[in-house]
Formats: sequence, structure tokens, C-alpha cells
Amino acid sequence: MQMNEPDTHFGADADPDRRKIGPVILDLKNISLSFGGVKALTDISFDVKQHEIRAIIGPNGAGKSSMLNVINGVYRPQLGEIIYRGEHRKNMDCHAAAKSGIARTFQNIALFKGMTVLDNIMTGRNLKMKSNFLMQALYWGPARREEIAHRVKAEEIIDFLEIQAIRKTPVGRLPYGLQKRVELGRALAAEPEILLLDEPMAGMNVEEKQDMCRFILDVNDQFGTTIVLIEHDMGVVMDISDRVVVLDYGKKIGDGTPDDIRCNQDVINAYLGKACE
Ligand SMILES: Nc1ncnc2c1ncn2[C@@H]1O[C@H](COP(=O)(O)OP(=O)(O)OP(=O)(O)O)[C@@H](O)[C@H]1O
Repeated sequence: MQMNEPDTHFGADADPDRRKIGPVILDLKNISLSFGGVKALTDISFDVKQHEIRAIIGPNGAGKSSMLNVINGVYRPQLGEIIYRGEHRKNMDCHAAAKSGIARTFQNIALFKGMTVLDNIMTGRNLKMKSNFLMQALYWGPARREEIAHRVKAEEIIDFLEIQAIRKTPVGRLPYGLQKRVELGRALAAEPEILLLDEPMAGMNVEEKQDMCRFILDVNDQFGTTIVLIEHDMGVVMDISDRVVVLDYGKKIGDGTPDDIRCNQDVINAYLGKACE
């Protein structure tokens, strides 16, 4: 498969010293996942360090989205182990993963198109809400105070993502690049420790990609959020990632810094298509 050429520099090269990369917080060991006869992942191991930007790349069907789905508990691997914040599990549980600080965006935008930007971002606060449905329906004392606090948080995210002007606009009316930004906002509303981004730049023009890169780097830098992202644009991947893991037909064929990956012959053969310069 042919990827986009690195047509621009996306700035802010990952600098592990400045950004204080921490210890491993997520360790995936020997993960295998099949759907009937289809082996989506075979014996995959890699880890994610606190505060790093970790990319997963590979051709279509390589197993990248399946890997994110294993990390946030949507898929349960048949073999392997996941160690998250020191706790060993055979698989993650979707709700527990979200509660314990793993948030996600999707390849195809998954927002409520008829709802405003603000309300979509508020849905990202759901897991943090303590008041029950009845209290919220009656908008009673504590529920009211709680909602105000959550709205303040949502507004902070809106300011951070520079989308104040569209906060009351229904999401379905926004151009694609802005919808992707709102989806990032909804994931940030959960105040995640690990943010999983599935092709955050897909379908964007160069300017929109530059904006999205800046926001991803700022989230990582200012909030200390660890980021795991799937991306096909190699210019973006090589510019913003600390480490890259490469999948091909469900197997791991490379793992290392962007420079290691650029010059890895298996990765060149399977995906990059040309030797490093
Ligand atoms: N729910 C599912 N049921 C059956 N097969 C699946 C399912 N999810 C993924 N697969 C299969 O697993 C393999 C890996 O798919 P996956 O979507 O993880 O790849 P990918 O690297 O994310 O591809 P792309 O870059 O096209 O999004 C494919 O053969 C796919 O058809």
C-alpha cells in the first residue's frame, strides 16, 4: 500500500528529556486474537511508557485497530497478558478500562451529529458523574452543582482546542477536520491517562493535519497524557512519535525509534516501500 509522502514537517520533534518519559504503564505480552479462522494478531508483545507518544503502523488489515480494541477491552484476546499500571489481566474490560483512564477516538467519527459541540464534549464526562439519573432529571441540588463543574471542565477543553466559536453548533454541520477535533475533545473530557487515537489525521488536508499534530503534542506535553496512535501518514508518525511498533498480517515486524523503523528492512519491504535516507 502506498502511503502519503511526508509533505511537511509537523514540528516539535519528540524530545524524551524535555517530556520526561516515565516507566512502562502498559505492557502487552504475547497477545493473540482470532476471529474464527482469521488471525488478527499473532503473539504480539510491546509496551507503552508513561508520557510517551507510541505509534502503531502497518498496512491495511495488519491488526492495528484490533490492537487498540484489545487495549480498551472491546476485544478479548485468546492468548496473552495485559499489564496495566502493574495489574496483570488476561483481557481488559471495556467499562473498567474507561474508568481506569483509557480513552479512545475512532477511525470513523463517532459523535452525536445532531448535538452541539459542547453537549458532545459533555458526554465524555459521563463516567465522572456521580449523581444518578433521577437527581439529574430533577436537576436537584448536588446534581446541579455537579453539572456546573462538568460544564466548566468541558469549556476548558473547548478553549484548549480553540473551538469556542462553534461550541453551540451541531456537530453534523461542521467540516470533517473540526469534527475530528471535537472527537478529540470528547476523549479528553474523560481526563484520560492513556489516549488511544485511531487514525486522527485520516481525510484531513495539510493544514488540518498540522493543527491536529499541534493539539496531540500539546495534550501530551501539558496534560502529561500518554498517547497510542494509529496513523498512515509517515511524515506525522516520524515527526511526533517517540517509538513505533509495526504490524504486518497480525505479526510484529518492527519496534523502535522512528530512525530505527525507517531503516528496518522488513518494514521497508512490507510497508514503507523505500530505503531510509
Ligand atoms: N470484528 C471482527 N470480525 C472479524 N474479523 C475482524 C474483526 N475485526 C477485525 N477483523 C479482521 O482482523 C484483521 C485485522 O483487522 P484490523 O481492522 O485490526 O486491521 P487494521 O490494521 O486496523 O486495518 P486498517 O488500516 O485497514 O484499519 C483483518 O483481517 C480484519 O478483517
